Amino acid sequence: MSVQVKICGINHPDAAAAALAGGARFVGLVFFERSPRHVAPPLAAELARMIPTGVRTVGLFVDPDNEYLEHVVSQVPLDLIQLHGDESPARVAEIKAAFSMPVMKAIKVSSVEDLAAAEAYAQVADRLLFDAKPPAKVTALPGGNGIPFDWTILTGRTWAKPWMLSGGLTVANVAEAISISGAASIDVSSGVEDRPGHKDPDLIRDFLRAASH
Ligand SMILES: O=C(O)c1ccccc1NCC(=O)[C@H](O)[C@H](O)COP(=O)(O)O
Repeated sequence: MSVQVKICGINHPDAAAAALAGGARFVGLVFFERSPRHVAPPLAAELARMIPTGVRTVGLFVDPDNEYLEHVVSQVPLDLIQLHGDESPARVAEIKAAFSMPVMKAIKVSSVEDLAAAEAYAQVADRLLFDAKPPAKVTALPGGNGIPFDWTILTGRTWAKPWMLSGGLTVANVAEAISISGAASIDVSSGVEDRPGHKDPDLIRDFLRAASH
């Protein structure tokens, strides 16, 4: 079975085109103003209109309130809400019910102990995303930091819901990350950028090729 790839932080039509041409199955749009990948809803709607049926458009949010979620989903056709903040399992369930949309919850990992949190989220979310815990700096983003974690802690593990691997994946390490973790789906952002917030179409193409070998 081939690995499904999500290219996150798409903020330009050229990047969307490269992701689609290379066979990405998920395209992520970041709705977090502090991020260099943030897209305002009008541009996000334009990008989402490029995405064909069968490729899922994912909206990434960090501790959003319902008003902000409504502001975005009323303008941008999304298939999946990604929650990348400190949302509790109850808040995940509340968002899923309020917006009648599938939800993917990011679990921030630096050691095997952090995986315990996934059990509760697997009861309420539709998907899990294992991402590296951000650095302790106050200026650090909650994700998209290009930091890997120890993939061996995922070896042989199973959860009640489908899961993705992310955190510091690049063309150079993605095959090893898939082999060690056993991931069926993966997610990348900074590993396909030539500078923060700027996706490089060639890197997207090369990453998608490397992930499929
Ligand atoms: O990308 C961002 O700017 C971002 C901001 C706030 C929360 C999450 C964010 N990104 C998450 C992702 O793009 C990915 O899901 C994941 O963290 C992988 O990122 P990377 O390590 O850069 O490949």
